[in-house]
Amino acid sequence: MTAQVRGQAWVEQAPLFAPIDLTLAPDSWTCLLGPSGVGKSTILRLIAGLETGARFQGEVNRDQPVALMAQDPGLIPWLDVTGNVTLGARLRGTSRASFVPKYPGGREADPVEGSASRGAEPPSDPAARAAHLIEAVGLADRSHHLPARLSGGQRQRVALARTLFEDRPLVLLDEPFSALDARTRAQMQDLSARLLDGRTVLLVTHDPAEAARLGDRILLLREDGLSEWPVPGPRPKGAARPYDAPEVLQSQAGLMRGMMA
Ligand SMILES: Nc1ncnc2c1ncn2[C@@H]1O[C@H](COP(=O)(O)OP(=O)(O)OP(=O)(O)O)[C@@H](O)[C@H]1O
Repeated sequence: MTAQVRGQAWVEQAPLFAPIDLTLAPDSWTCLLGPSGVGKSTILRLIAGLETGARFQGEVNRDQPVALMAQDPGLIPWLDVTGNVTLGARLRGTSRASFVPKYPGGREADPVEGSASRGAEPPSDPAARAAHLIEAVGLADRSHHLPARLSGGQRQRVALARTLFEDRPLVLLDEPFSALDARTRAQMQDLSARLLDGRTVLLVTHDPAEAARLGDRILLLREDGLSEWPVPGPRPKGAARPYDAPEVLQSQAGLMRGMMA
């Protein structure tokens, strides 16, 4: 089962979404699209067991530990990149208190150049794991920078590394690549597809191209409920579909037409 939301929601007296019945298929990516304010983040927060601004009537079931990457990176301003990535472990008391990742200064590493993004699995030791993920998201030379010294896209990549660091079976991603340039976005999609292979992922996105690359299932949420959108064939294991494959471009265009309707 993994996670399930059945019910409807209101904000104050106004209906937010009509009754929905969403069950996340295990070990697969479900992409959720829909107009701004329709309740996508609300669904993620319901599954995560967090407060929402909505009144929900129905049931939410989840039988696995979850990691949520919210829209706002939510970085702790006085912790550097490494400190933010390892925040969960620090709070649980499972990280070594003082480790210093050995990365040289200089130009920001290109995510595609590092060994971390070429296919090696993240190590299990917290310090090594954090360093590996920070390299994988292309921030190896900024591991000691505070959030105030990072761009919006860099902050978003820190939040992604923090979410991947948690290594949970169920992962909720709320527009995780929205602040990234097109090239980095494609790289982070590839990285996430690889590192989250075998996990159950619910991805909220406004980008039809992203849904066409990553979705094993694509859902549109509107005020009148959820509707299913066809996916462009099976997705390669542990990978995103090629961004320029004709079937992906066709799916992207069809999805865009559906969103415009
Ligand atoms: N804390 C809150 N208090 C009151 N209303 C809220 C709160 N959080 C969200 N809402 C309202 O709930 C509705 C759904 O918000 P939600 O963030 O789930 O939408 P969304 O589909 O994720 O939007 P977007 O695509 O813009 O992120 C919106 O109309 C919003 O104004």
